[in-house]
Amino acid sequence: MTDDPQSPTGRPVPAWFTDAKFGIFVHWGAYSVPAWAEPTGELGATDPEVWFAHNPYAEWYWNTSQIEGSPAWEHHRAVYGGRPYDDFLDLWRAESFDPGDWADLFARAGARYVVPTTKHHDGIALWDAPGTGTRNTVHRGPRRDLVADLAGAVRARGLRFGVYYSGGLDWYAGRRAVIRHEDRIDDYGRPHEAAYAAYALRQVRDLIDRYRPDVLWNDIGWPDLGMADLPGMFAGYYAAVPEGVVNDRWDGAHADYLTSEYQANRQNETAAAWENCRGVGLSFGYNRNEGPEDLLDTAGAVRLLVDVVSRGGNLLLNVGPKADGTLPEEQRAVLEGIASWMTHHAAAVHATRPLEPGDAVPGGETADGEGPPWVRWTRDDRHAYAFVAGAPGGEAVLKVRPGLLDPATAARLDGGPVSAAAVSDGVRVASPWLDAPLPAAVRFSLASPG
Ligand SMILES: C[C@@H]1N[C@H](CN)[C@@H](O)[C@H](O)[C@@H]1O
Repeated sequence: MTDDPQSPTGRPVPAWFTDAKFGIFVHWGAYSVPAWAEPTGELGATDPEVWFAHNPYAEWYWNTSQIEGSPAWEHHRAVYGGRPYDDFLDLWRAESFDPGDWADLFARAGARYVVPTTKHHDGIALWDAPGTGTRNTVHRGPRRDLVADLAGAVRARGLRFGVYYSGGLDWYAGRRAVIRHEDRIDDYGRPHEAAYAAYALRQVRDLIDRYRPDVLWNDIGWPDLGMADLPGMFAGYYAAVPEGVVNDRWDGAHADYLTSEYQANRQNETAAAWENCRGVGLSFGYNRNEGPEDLLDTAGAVRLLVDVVSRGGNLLLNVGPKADGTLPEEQRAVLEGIASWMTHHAAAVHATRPLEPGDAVPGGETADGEGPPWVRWTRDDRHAYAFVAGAPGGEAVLKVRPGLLDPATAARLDGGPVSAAAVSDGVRVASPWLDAPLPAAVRFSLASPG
């Protein structure tokens, strides 16, 4: 990267983050035992009136299964006899958890950072968190410090390690009110008591002290009575982790970068530094009810990654491990597919940036960007990369600003044949690889590097 974007609060965003382009989110918890939700749809594209009673997020099982008459409520009574949610902590064994295997796969897939849940809304900590007594995975269930285990494996492979923390909801230490509608989340759901604010602050500070996380990924905001603590906490964080980055879900207190989630908060995707997060499927926690129709396939995941990167963002793609610690085969297959694709195209993704406005038309013959063919662009200091998919007959005319590309240098497609010829409004490219659903990156030299 030659120009580090300024964050929304003016602090230069560390280059490692804006160069990373791709991270892996991991939602793993007691909710991974029932692993049950209705795959109703994507956040931001699903009727909020039905969202909570038919929540596709399996990690919301505690809440959803308490909404009388909801399918999750019926399921919990039919299968578990309405037993207490905390039984799932003791049923969570993680007996097949192999953090090295996860980290190997994430690294091969081209991810540069990994962000696991350390405490989700159910309040169950994946480390020996202060204030939790034995209600954590060190003393019950897995009987392991899962945060430390994954941090070690990820960092041993040169990836950065961040932590997800649910500051705004904690159905154990905070409020245990069932949330039935978005409008009620502040009234019923989010704890604002001073005791909880101190509890959450102590836990985030413990995460910083123990693991030096490269990303502080808070969710659902921060308790009102704890807002005054945040400037000092952030200062302590940056002193401990000078290249650390903080997301934007602290009720406006601070942000190094902005986030969107599935289709929600997409307006944030114009920031200097931003990140879209979503699951491989419709849930972050593993949902046994998801079928192929609910999941991204490899081409869909790669197109999402390339589209996000072409617009200057990072993709934080979530996997939801099963309770035993294995990654669901269908989710693993997507990461393996991305890994295979990255062997030819990583250079066109990592440490790139968008083309300047007007340098190229994203969508080939059609300006809406959806083709056919499907076209997206990235660039680095010396090259422009055209990602092309679905080009009929493997041919496409890429509309680019005259003078952008160096006509004297042949186009390249790593691992595959490609030909290119200048035409009146751009360049015509041809390769059998360009007709596939999976995008292929054609590399051009820039007429004016830099
Ligand atoms: C990354 C996601 N964030 C939402 C809140 N928008 C959470 O409610 C959800 O469970 C998941 O952690």
